[in-house]
Parts: sequence; C-alpha cells; structure tokens
Amino acid sequence: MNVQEPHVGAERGAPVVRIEKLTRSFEQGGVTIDVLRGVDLVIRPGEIVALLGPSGSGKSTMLQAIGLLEGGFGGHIEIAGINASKLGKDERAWVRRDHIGFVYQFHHLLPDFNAIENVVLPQLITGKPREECEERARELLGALGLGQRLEHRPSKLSGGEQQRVAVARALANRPRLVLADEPTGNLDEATADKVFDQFLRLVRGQGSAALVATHNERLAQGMDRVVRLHDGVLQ
Ligand SMILES: Nc1ncnc2c1ncn2[C@@H]1O[C@H](COP(=O)(O)OP(=O)(O)OP(=O)(O)O)[C@@H](O)[C@H]1O
Repeated sequence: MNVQEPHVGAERGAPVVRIEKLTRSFEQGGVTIDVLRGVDLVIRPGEIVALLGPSGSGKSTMLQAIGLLEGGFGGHIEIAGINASKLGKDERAWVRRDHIGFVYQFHHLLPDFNAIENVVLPQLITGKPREECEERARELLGALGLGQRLEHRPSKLSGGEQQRVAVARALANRPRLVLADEPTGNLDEATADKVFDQFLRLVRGQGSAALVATHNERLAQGMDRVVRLHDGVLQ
C-alpha cells in the first residue's frame, strides 16, 4: 500500500457512525446463527456510547463491522460520512487509518518496540514527520502517567501500563472514532477504573467519538449514552 495515498473524502459534521439494518450470520457445523439481525445506530461527533449485551450477543462482531475489519455484513455502514459498505480492502484500510482508533481487551502492543515506538508507528504510516509523531507520543504517554516509561518494552510494563500504552496508540492520530472492546476487561477493578477514567478524559479532550463494548454497567453509566444488544438488535 502506498502510505501517502489520500484517504477517501470524509464529510465534516456528518455522523461519525451511521449503520442501518446491519446483519451478520455465521455458519458453524451446518447450523446458521443470525448474530446481528438488523442493527441501527447513529453516533454523533464527540459522542461516547457504551455497548452492553450478554456474552455472545454480538458486541465484538458489531465492532468488527464498524471498524471495517471483516467482510460478510449486510446493511449499510457509513463512517464519517463515507459509505463504507461497498469499499474494497485497501480503501477500508485507509478509512481505518485516517479515522478509527482501536483498543482491545489485550493490549496487542508490538513486543520488540518500546512504549514510545508503539505510539509513534501508527502515526508514521500517515506520513507525518518523525519528530511530530514523537512529540505527540510523549504528550499522550505523559498524560497517561507514563512519562518515566517511554523506553520500556511491553514485557517490562505492568498490565495497567501496557493498556495505557494501547490507549495512547489508539488516540495517536486523533481519530474521529475510537472503538474499544472491553478495554479494561483484563485489569483488576481499581486499575480498570483508573485506566478507564484516563481513557475517557483523553477521548473527550480531543473530541473523538467512541463506542465501548463492556460488561461493566458502572463504567457504562459514565458514558454519554448506553445501547444494549439483545436478540440481534439494539434496544
Ligand atoms: N468467525 C466466527 N465464526 C463462527 N461464529 C462466530 C464467529 N465470530 C463470532 N461468532 C459467533 O457469534 C456470536 C457473537 O460473538 P461475539 O464475539 O460478537 O459476542 P460478544 O457479545 O462480543 O461476546 P463476549 O461478551 O463474550 O465477548 C457468538 O455466538 C460467536 O460464537
């Protein structure tokens, strides 16, 4: 992929996410499971939405659709005003790179790179100069209390610190949308609360929208809106 390739034109002021009649079925052992049966959702710029639902209800599947990570979905998906339903693989990758940041339950940091390098790398692929990327990484890691851990590799960081680096990486390109799948699900309660507070503060501070899948009702109540996935639709 040409890293300088311009992204597919986004529309200012458009909803950050608009999905309509989103469907997804899986075939397993000759049985078809209709996981998403017509999900509608609009997320406005800067809005932080909690996605709740029982285990297996399709929260991760929904995030994969909105994150343009997988094919096989029915319905309409629009990200920042871009109709993503019909985009090819490369164009989907550009939309992701330019508009979406991801945080997962497990940090998925690159083990051979230190904290600052893990936050610099996703910025470099947008074509920004290295010094600018490093300054942004320092700013984010400092705000997350990791100013003294910049040179540490992931294996030398605690679970909470690793997850904070993952948060910094997701926010590094100031995405319009942050998708988080149980972002603190792997941490003890006190650490989870702290990391989640920092995550929310930074997301709000830079005006990104977010969709956060969680089982934690308490965390959900700290967000702007709660939607619940049940029987394949949002309630
Ligand atoms: N690639 C796949 N092939 C077959 N079935 C799948 C696949 N991915 C997901 N599923 C099924 O889709 C359903 C929804 O899974 P998903 O991981 O989206 O749920 P979830 O709400 O995120 O669950 P949890 O809260 O436990 O993480 C599950 O029944 C799962 O087995």
